[in-house]
Amino acid sequence: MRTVIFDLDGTLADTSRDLIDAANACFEDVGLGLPLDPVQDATTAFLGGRAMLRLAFQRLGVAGPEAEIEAQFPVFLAHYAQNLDRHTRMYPGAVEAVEQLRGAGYRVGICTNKPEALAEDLLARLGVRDLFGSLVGADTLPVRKPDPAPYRAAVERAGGAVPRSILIGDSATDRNTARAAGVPCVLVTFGPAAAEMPALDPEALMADYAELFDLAGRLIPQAVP
Ligand SMILES: O=C(O)COP(=O)(O)O
Ligand SMILES: [Mg+2]
Repeated sequence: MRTVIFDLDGTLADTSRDLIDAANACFEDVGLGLPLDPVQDATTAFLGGRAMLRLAFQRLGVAGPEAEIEAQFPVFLAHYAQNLDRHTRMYPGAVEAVEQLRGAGYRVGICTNKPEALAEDLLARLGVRDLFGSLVGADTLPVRKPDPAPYRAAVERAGGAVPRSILIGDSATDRNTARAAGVPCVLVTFGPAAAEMPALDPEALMADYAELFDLAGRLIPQAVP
């Protein structure tokens, strides 16, 4: 069974504004203003909560902030959990592309470094959870991307087999995950980190979801008769 696995943040959905607002809220709470810009810092948002907090502490001149980051991370998650879908939208054409793949018999799933419960909640709120046969998050297994184990779990839980699967993502983490799993990687170029994607040397770049069906057909090996 051919399978397409998707990253979530920056690949299926533009979550950047809600992520940045949640990170900023940690600092606003204690009178330190709003260190992150909702547009300029979108690339950092897609690298995850800790990356955003690290950038915010740097802007505030806090040196060596790792302990502060760990202390603020649960506060960030609590803010984010309350505001998952205020601005977040699926990227144009994503739902249609997934439906087209499903219609052609592909299995589809999600492998994200978001905590599983948050990802479940967000996908349900966006009305797309039922489109995906699997959802593996940062805490579903003891390891997260770029370890290949969550990717393999996402493929297998969707009913597929790793040798006939591909990963669609938006970051070096996704690229490294695909390489570790031995599968092709497609990196999207409609997001804020588009200029960085070619240097990651993916099997393909994708500027629009309308390209996905043909890419999947080309990159996933045909079944051996
Ligand atoms: O939250 C993160 O660290 C990134 O999430 P993603 O793996 O869905 O891009
Ligand atoms: Mg991502």
